[in-house]
Amino acid sequence: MSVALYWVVSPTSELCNGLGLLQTIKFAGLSKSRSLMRNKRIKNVGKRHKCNSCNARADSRSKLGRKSEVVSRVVANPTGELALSSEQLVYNVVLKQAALVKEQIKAKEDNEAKPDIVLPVTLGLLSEAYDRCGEVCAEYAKTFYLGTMLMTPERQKAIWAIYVWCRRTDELVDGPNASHITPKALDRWESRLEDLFNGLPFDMLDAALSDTVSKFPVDIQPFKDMIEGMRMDLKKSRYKNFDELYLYCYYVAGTVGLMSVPIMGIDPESQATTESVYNAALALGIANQLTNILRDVGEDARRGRVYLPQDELAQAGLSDEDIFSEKVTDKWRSFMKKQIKRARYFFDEAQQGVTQLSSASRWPVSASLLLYRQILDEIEANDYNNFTKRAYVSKSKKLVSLPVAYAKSLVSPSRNGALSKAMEV
Ligand SMILES: CC(C)=CCC/C(C)=C/CC/C(C)=C/CC/C(C)=C/[C@@H]1[C@@H](COP(=O)(O)OP(=O)(O)O)[C@]1(C)CC/C=C(\C)CC/C=C(\C)CCC=C(C)C
Ligand SMILES: [Mn+2]
Repeated sequence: MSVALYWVVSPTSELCNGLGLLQTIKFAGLSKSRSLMRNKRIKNVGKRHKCNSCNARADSRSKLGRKSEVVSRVVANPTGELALSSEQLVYNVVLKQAALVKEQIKAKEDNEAKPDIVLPVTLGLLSEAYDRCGEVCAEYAKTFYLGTMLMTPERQKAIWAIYVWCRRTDELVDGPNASHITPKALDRWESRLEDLFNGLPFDMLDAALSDTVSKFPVDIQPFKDMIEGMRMDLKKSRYKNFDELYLYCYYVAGTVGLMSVPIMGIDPESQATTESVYNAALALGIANQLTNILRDVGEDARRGRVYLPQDELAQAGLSDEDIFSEKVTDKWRSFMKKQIKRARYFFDEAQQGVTQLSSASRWPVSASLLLYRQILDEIEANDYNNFTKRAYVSKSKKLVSLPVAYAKSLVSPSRNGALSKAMEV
């Protein structure tokens, strides 16, 4: 009982080390202040992308603005009921987050913003909480932490707080105590999330996020959806098709993109719509997660998990047994080539959005995109043996990528008018 309870309270012991009794202190009264985000028009966009390897489900999110297309994405499930496709479900969250940004700016323009009510007693603890988030980030994601150094202190702290919450959430199902995690524990984690969005954080790290969501226009839905992804991981180990996999990738990684953009900010010179930038952010999460899945095929299979779409495996003449046998055959190579092509397609979608971000946020995003994308090259270099060889990007390649990413991050949206236009058409 104590172990289970501990994990409900404190999902990652490493993350909470040193917090001691402070974990049970509640930080009440953190106010909801109105945001700093600039206004971005939300326009329907209707670009149709052609990606041969992706079939219908890997379409660009940015195409989905028109009502007729929305309707076409309502599909019948086996019981004959009409259901939304994963893409449409996810797209609704994108619209909601983009609208929230617009609403916050309007409130600011109309002077409806509520003043900050921060109790003096919480200030010191809050700054300690953010410092701890920074430490965790530095420990778990060194390159990314380095990238946050260019951001303004407000943005830097906020992104650390989000990183820590995501890491703790992932550790619930992926960490050393994962076997103790039940759906009930995830429900408890979700009610803590609701509390912290209402200004009632449970522990110090929650307090940092509570403060962050009171300052930036971050919607709760992507956070709830990440927890939903963890629920999915508890009960599901196979994905019928790419539609099912897409939803999982959105839950566990696309959500990160949606959480991060309101913090990172969009460049004031950007001509792209808010929605298209969020679509690019979503695409980066999907691309990262697809890459993660392709890298970890063998490791996941040894845990009884196959994240690859079952229908596509069958079409390639492959089954779970071929994966468990860990043999790299021509069938496997050709199947993998298609999966890699799809992941690259999502990276390309994301790439377009990076230049639209505020200048100081471009470098960490560009670096993470370049580094994660190279894992796909490494899978190819390993002759598609992702059963027994782990594809990784060497330190020297990482070192080369950082200045490359930096150079790319210097390109501002104004010098990239054609790209902004391409994102809108
Ligand atoms: C600059 C940057 C990368 C910012 C994101 C910061 C942030 C809040 C990260 C949280 C990441 C996290 C801990 C997620 C929990 C779920 C998880 C672990 C997802 C996997 C990440 C890779 O981790 P790892 O290789 O350690 O995986 P293992 O657990 O070891 O298997 C994911 C594959 C996905 C994470 C998703 C992103 C980093 C998406 C980032 C997207 C943006 C920042 C949007 C950028 C905006 C535009 C317009 C392109
Ligand atoms: Mn993980």
